[in-house]
Amino acid sequence: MGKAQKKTGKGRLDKYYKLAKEQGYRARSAFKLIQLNKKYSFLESARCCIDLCAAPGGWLQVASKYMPVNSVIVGVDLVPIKPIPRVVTFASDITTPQCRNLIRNELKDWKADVVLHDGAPNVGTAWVQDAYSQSELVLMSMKLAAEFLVKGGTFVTKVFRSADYNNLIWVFKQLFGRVEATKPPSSRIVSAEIFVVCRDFLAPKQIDPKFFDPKHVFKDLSTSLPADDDKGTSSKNYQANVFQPEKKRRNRDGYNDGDYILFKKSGAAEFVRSQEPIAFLGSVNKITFETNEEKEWLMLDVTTPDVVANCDDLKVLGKGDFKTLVKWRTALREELGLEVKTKPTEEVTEIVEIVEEVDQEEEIQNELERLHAEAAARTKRERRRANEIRTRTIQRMQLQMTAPLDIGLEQSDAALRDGQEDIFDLNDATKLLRSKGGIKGFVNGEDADSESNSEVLGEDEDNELWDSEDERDKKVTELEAELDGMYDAYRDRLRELDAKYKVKEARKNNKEREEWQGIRQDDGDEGDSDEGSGDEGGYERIETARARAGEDSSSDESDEETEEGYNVGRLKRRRGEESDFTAPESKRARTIVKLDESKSHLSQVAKVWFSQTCFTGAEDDMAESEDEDVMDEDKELVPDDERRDEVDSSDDNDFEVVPQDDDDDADMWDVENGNEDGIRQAQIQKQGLLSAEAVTIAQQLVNREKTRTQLINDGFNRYSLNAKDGLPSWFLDDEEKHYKANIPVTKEAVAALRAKMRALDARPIKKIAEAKARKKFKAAQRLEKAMKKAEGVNATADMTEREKAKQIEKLMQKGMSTKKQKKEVKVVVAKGAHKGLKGRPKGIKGRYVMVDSRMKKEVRAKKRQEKASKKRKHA
Ligand SMILES: C[S@@+](CC[C@H](N)C(=O)[O-])C[C@H]1O[C@@H](n2cnc3c(N)ncnc32)[C@H](O)[C@@H]1O
Repeated sequence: MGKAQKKTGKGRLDKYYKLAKEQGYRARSAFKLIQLNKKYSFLESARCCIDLCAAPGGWLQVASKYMPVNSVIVGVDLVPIKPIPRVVTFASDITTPQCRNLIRNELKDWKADVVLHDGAPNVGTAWVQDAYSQSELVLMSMKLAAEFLVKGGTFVTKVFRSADYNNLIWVFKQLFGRVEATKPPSSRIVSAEIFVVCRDFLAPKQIDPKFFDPKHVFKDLSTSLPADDDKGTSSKNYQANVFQPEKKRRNRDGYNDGDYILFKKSGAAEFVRSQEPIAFLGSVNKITFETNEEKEWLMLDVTTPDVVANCDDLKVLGKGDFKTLVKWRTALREELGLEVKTKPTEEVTEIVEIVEEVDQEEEIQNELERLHAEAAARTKRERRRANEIRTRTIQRMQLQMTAPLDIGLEQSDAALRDGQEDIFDLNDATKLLRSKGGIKGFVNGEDADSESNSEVLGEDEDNELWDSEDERDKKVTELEAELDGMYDAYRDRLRELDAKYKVKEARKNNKEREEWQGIRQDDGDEGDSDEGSGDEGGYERIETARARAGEDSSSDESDEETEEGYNVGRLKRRRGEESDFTAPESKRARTIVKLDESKSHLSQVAKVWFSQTCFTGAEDDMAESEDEDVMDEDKELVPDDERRDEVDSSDDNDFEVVPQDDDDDADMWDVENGNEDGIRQAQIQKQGLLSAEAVTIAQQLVNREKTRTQLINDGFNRYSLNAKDGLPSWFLDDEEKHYKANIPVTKEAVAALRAKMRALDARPIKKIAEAKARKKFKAAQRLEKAMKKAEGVNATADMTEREKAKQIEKLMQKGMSTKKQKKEVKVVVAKGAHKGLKGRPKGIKGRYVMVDSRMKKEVRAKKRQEKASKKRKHA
């Protein structure tokens, strides 16, 4: 089939395709017959129809729909057609006598009113061949039509626009009174098909068999090259192929006769010697170098690799490539003496010079533009980077991860242009820091005018300062402590802002955070350091951490000790153990800040508010009263001597020390892990296994897929023996989250866990559970009351046993019944005897309510009417 555009892709599923689907037609082609019939109305009056090449049966469906009931419809195709009601189908080749016989058997001595033919040969070969076999098929269908059509009958056929078209039309006109070619709207424009409707079959008594012989009908068909008159148009087309290679050209008039092959190759010699090189380039697909002469040309300088590559596939070339080929042809022709240069050499040289000048200027211009573009891009990049840094810093500040001092250290404003001084130059800051002996000095502002000092101090002196190992370690320790402080402050802040985080922390059942507040208290001795810390975004905390690190480092001269002290301090802080801060030496104590607990419910803003001096007294009172409460509660739990200690400490510090067991290994991580294990165990006992990994392991144990020993062995992996000493808390927190063994989980485990969660979800919500509990409680109360009453009845002396039993039964029934006895309210309509009554109507006992005889709506409507009439009167 001739296809300028493939029917695949977007165009395939057009509106007719969708309509066909909607209306239950097997093929979109059904609409072609509908539209043809709309124009020529041949189906409505037909009683017998033969559809040649009918599969899948779209046209048959239309015929059966539009033709009168009880019509005879016969469909033939090479492929079987799925049954259609009222339609007879069979599979046969319409070009064979067997098909003719089948139709004859089916029709008996009937004649067809309409013969339809929508056949298309099974395509795939060259377009010209397709068109030819289509024409042949048309001729064959016409032969059948001539045999089976009734006089005056209609033959509808599809033909392709090709050289055979006119011959076919001529033949049709010999056999039919009226012949019209039409293209229904549903036929794709890109398709070369056209439908010919031949009406008024003449039914000649004898038809010359030559009419149906392709050799005769298409005998003009020449296998020679295109005719001369065609040559002009095709040559133009070929030229256009070169000048606008990107544009696809349609062959509306069909392809040239005899031009059978779509892929053409020609020798380079033909191109070089051709008088119409452009047309040549447009007509061939490939230029070959096969002869000896052509092979020699390949060796020439003018035949560049580009030229050779271009010759390989001309259909993919652009305009520039064609130019190269034409230039190459000219150069070759000059070399071969086929073409003589017309312009004098001097002139050419002159031109070349001019071209060079222009090129140089252009080059400079281009270079300048390139440099400009590069500079602009660089500036843009730098500005973007600066903005990013600024945004990040602001974000960090908002998260309270950055103390104002850090901004100065980090920021180097990339947006500043060359030569401009950056206030926060990192190098300057570092120098300044060094001169001040580290961040601590810088922050504390011990030496505000030390800029001059830094100038005075030479590089060597600086180095000397840093050379001291002790000093350096000290600084590192301080910095680390400071970072720890910042991290803790950040987490506090996070906890305060993020409810989920709070819940997570609570779930973890990890009390270290509260204890950490206790440390702050201890550490403080400063009284109200707590109030300020949160507001300053952890600044105080950082300061405290730094100070503590300073103390640690200063108290112990040796490096080892310093480190140890620092690490222990940090470990304790993490784990919330303050044995070295407030608790008695013999006892490891956990501090619970009572007043602060209440405060921790306040927002930071509220904390700032309450930190004002006017609240100090009130706060103390609150603390006292709260302490008393707590003391009352705890008196029962805590031994006397310990209580004394607590009272002492709480007097000073507003917190209570709850003693814990002695534990020499308090500082060891293992112990904490042990506690964690205990907590976890309790949690598992209470809630069951909560992770897919745990369920998998449990299942493996139960199914004896794994033994206990194997599990223990599995526990010793690369993640199990990591030293945690000396690592900052933020790092450990991160490790806890991400650095752990990846335990495989099974589908069954996940399913079991899901089922459990579903069961949990299915449980009633808290409110319902509460309501149920309330109900139960009330029922129990009622029963208790009834029992008491029954006891009273039983104790009464002036009642017979029988009366007592009756009474008790009644009482118990009342007490057991869950139904709430509603007091009945009688509705009394205020009409008749009850109209205008004041007080209880006669004969009504118990609770009652008087209602108006009219409905609310009626009363309102009445009022509305009255209002309207009043208005009318006023007007
Ligand atoms: C475009 S389809 C026809 C669609 C049909 N009018 C409809 O609406 O469903 C063309 C059909 O022609 C059939 N065909 C081609 N050559 C044939 C032949 N020699 N004999 C019978 N059928 C042929 C093909 O099998 C194909 O099903």
